[in-house]
Formats: sequence, C-alpha cells, structure tokens
Amino acid sequence: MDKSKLDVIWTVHVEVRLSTKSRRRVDIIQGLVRDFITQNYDPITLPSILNGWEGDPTLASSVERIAISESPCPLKLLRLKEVSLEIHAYQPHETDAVEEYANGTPGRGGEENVLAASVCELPCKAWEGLWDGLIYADNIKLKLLDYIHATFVLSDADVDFNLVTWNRVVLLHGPPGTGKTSLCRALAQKLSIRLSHRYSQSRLLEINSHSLFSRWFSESGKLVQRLFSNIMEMVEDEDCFVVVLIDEVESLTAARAGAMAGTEPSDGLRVVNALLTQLDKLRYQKNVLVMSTSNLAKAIDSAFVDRADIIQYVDLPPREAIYEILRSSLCEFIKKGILQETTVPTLDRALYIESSNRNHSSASGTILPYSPENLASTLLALADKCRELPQAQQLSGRALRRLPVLALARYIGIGVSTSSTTSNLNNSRFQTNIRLWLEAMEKVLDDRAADHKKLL
Ligand SMILES: Nc1ncnc2c1ncn2[C@@H]1O[C@H](COP(=O)(O)OP(=O)(O)OP(=O)(O)O)[C@@H](O)[C@H]1O
Repeated sequence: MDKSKLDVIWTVHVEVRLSTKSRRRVDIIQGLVRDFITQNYDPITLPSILNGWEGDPTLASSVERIAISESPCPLKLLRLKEVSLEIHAYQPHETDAVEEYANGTPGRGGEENVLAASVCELPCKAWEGLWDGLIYADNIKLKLLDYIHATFVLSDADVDFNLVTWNRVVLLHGPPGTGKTSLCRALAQKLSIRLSHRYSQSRLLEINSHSLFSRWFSESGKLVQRLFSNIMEMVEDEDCFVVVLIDEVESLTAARAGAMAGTEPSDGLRVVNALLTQLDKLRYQKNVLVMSTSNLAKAIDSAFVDRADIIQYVDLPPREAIYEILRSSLCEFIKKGILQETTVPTLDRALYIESSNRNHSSASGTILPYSPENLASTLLALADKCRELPQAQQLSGRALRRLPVLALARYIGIGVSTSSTTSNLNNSRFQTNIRLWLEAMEKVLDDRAADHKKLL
C-alpha cells in the first residue's frame, strides 16, 4: 500500500453550539470538548451528533449541541489517530437580528426610499440545521467549502493578484425551488462558524435585485453604486466577514444583450456596468464572498458569468435527496407529535436495507407490516415514483417539502376523526400514523401525473 496514504491526517470539523447564557471562555469549552471526544469516541462517525457530554457540569451548563460535521476524508468512520480535530464553538444570534438597508435617491423632490438589501448577523438561530437539511448530488456543498478554503490558502500566502486571479463570486443556477437561495444562506452560516477564529463578526447581506431599478430614469446605476459603497464600508472592518447574496441575478445583468440589440433602455445597461465595476473593487477584499443565484442562466450577462469562480448547476433533487427531504418532514411531524412515534431509517440505513433485500431477493412493494425496514422500502419506492414522473411534472425540493402538506389536506382529513387519527384539530391535538401519510403522499403524486395527462 502507498505509504503516504497511511500517513494522512484528516481534518475533522466539530461544531459546538453554545447556549445563549454561556459565559465560559471559548478555549476552555474547546479543550473540554476535545478531551470528551478523545476519551469517548474512537473511532468517530462522520457526520454525527455526540451524546454523553451532559455528564460534564461545565459542558452541560454551556453547550446545547456537539456535532461532528464535514471532513475532506471520504470515509465515514475514522480512528482518532488519523484525524486532527478542529473545534468551532459558536453562539447563534437570535432569529430576528435582521436590519433592512434603505437606499434613497435624493434630489427628485423627495427621497425615493427603496429597500435595497437586508442584513443578518451570523450565525443565527433561524438557519441552524439548514445546511444539514439540504441534500444534493455530486457533493456540491463540499465543493463550495473546498473553494472557500482554497481562496483562504491563496489569500494567506499573499499570492500576487496580477498573476493569479479569483473574484470571490459564486453563481448557482438551475430550476426554481432547488434550494439555491437556501444553499447560499446555509453556506454563509457555515462559514460564520468555521471562520469564527478569524472574524469576530459575520454578516449576510441579501440584495433585493428588483429594488435596484429606480422609477427615475438613469438613477438605477447610482442605486447600485450607493448600495455597494455601503457594502464596501461594511467590509472595511477587517474583523467582519461578509457574504453578499444576489438572488435572481439575471434581473440585474440581463440588460446588455438587449441594449446591443437596441431593445433595452440604457438605464438597464448602467446597472450591469455599475455592478461589474463594483464587483471588481470587492474582489480585493479578503473578507467578502459574493453568492448569486439564477433560474435563467442564459439571460445573465456573459461578463458577469465570466467573473464567477464557480458556476454550479443545481439540479432537481435525485432519489437520495427526495428520500431525505421526505424523511426529514416525517421526522419533524413525529417530533411535534403529529405522527405517532415511529423510527424512520436514515438514508444510509435505507440503502443498506435495500441492498440486503436485493441480495435475498425479497424486496416487496407491500406496505404492511410497518417495520423500519418496510418503511425504508416504501419511502424509497415513493422517491422512485417522484423521479418517474414526466419531466415537466418532476418535483423540486420546494414541491417535495409541500407534498406532506397536500397529503394531509387532501387525503388524511384533519377535521374528521377516524380510527387511524386519534383526534381532530378543532378540539385537541391531531395525530395520525405514518402508513396513512405515505399512502396519501402517493395519491398526491398520482394526482400530479393525472393532471399532466389532462394537459396533453
Ligand atoms: N436539494 C434540496 N434538499 C433539501 N431541501 C431542498 C432542496 N432543494 C430545495 N429544498 C427546499 O425547497 C425550499 C425552496 O428552496 P429555495 O428557495 O432555496 O430554492 P431556490 O432554488 O432558491 O428557488 P428559486 O429559484 O425559485 O428562488 C426550501 O425550503 C428548501 O429547503
């Protein structure tokens, strides 16, 4: 075996969420967490949530959650001697820490006050768990983290920008509802945790693209400039990491092709030019990342696309992602008492069950009895059914998160107490069983396919 491979030490990131009342020094907590893992977890499983630390009084009073998160290592089980633990302790901000950014246009007989952006302090409670809940094919999430890591390595080495260039711009494009905006927010949250040793503050600034078009002809370019000079002020604080999110970037950058064809007013052109100029200024700042999303990549100005270091297509969820999206919805219902207590197998477990069923050629499409094994098979079969829908009817992540709601509304009947539902919403808590819910979701999928046939 290649000796160098045996000597590899993998970085493993450990995220420690501190409670809001924790006043302990972060380095003390980090030390205690390291000791706890070293004494209790060898090998460690990637990813996993750790238990048992509540026995330590300091950890119990300061910590809410300890998670082993990513590692560049493709293995899921690692011996401690093979890893270097990077422990990130963080205290999320409260949910409502969002400020709106007004961007007035003076000198027109009054101010045109547009809400050009919103700013959120990170990490924040609202986006806890968002990263883990997003599931993509092709390791998109790790690719993005690797890109950020690479830019930090090069920035730290003070690489000459005239010789090697990057723009700190990422473009995610793909069909609607595939989690592009969510991924940008989740990445910003993740970076605020990962980079907390470098930056004492992190912020996400979400640009409201549509608001940047002024009703006053010729003012739009100035609105962009004014917004970016605010951003520039923010990033001048070198202790603050700023993620700028430009959603639906095509609405800002579609103008130039039209202008060349003579169909676009020059105001749109000014917006594109202003945006490109401002992006070129931002790229010299180490503490900024620009994330952009689009449903219409073809409409984006090629000069903008050319500035993106990563252009990532985000597709409709594959089978595995569908399983996880539906599983996480069902688990939430169980947690909130809407579904009776049931174990819904994780994706890995479900795939394992599937392959052993295949090996024993006993896979069955029947739903009963409801063991976790049958539950896994049924949920995988439902995921297959989603993928088998005609192209135009395929479900986005957004539509999948809605599927359990439609199932409840259309087929479970909240207002009617049946033998399978213990009560209705009018008088007390509603609860049903998972079998009914799965059957109902299947019916909603059948409806969707039938609707499509009617359209043809
Ligand atoms: N791959 C996925 N895994 C898990 N959840 C997903 C996935 N894709 C979408 N979702 C869920 O769908 C919802 C919509 O996602 P989001 O708004 O981020 O999509 P989008 O691609 O930005 O949509 P649009 O292009 O229409 O603005 C969110 O609740 C998100 O959690």
